[in-house]
Amino acid sequence: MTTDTAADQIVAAARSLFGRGLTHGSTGNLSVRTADGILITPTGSSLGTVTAADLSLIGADGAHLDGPRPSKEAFLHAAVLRARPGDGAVVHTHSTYAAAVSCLDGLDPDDALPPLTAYYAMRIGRLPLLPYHAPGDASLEALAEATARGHHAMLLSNHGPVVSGRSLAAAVEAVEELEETAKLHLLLRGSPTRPLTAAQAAALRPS
Ligand SMILES: O=C(O)[C@@H](O)C(=O)COP(=O)(O)O
Ligand SMILES: [Zn+2]
Repeated sequence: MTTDTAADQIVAAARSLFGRGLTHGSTGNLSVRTADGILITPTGSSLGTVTAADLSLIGADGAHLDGPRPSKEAFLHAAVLRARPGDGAVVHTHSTYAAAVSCLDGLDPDDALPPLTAYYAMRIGRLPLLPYHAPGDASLEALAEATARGHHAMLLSNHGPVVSGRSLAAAVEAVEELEETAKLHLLLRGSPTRPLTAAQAAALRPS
């Protein structure tokens, strides 16, 4: 993909996420793999106002190549894209319900949300929970890369989701599904629930 196309996609997705309240303030970051490297949102920018000219280019190793200073999570985006050569984009948000789930005690570190619906099982599958690290702490890199080899979505403890997709549209769609399922999960807390069985979920899970 060319840098121009990737930039247009990032700006459109950023506006869409911000406009619907899936990011706020200067939280969240987006990246797309291009012919030249990985195009990523700059650090400290609002996804509501970021422009194509503001975007930053990093290498596959996460090193800054061009443009303004990249997101402090550039290392995480690069790690996920190295682990998943079939994926072309990564989305990180602090979307409210997913972030709320990431703060719950007693989560299953292998799968932080139950497969409440078939659509969630299809779009997310399992959701590993990564231990708390401060934002931008590159010591998370190796674990994130290893986890991403088997999962396209993960939840950062006390933080939010990181989701990749074949395209930016697919990654955004998966983040939306994760957010809605986190909301369902919190709405249902305290009510007897009947998630999909392990076999039903496994039959639908993405690779
Ligand atoms: O939570 C954080 O600080 C980051 O993970 C984040 O969401 C925004 O950081 P930048 O992309 O560096 O602005
Ligand atoms: Zn963040």
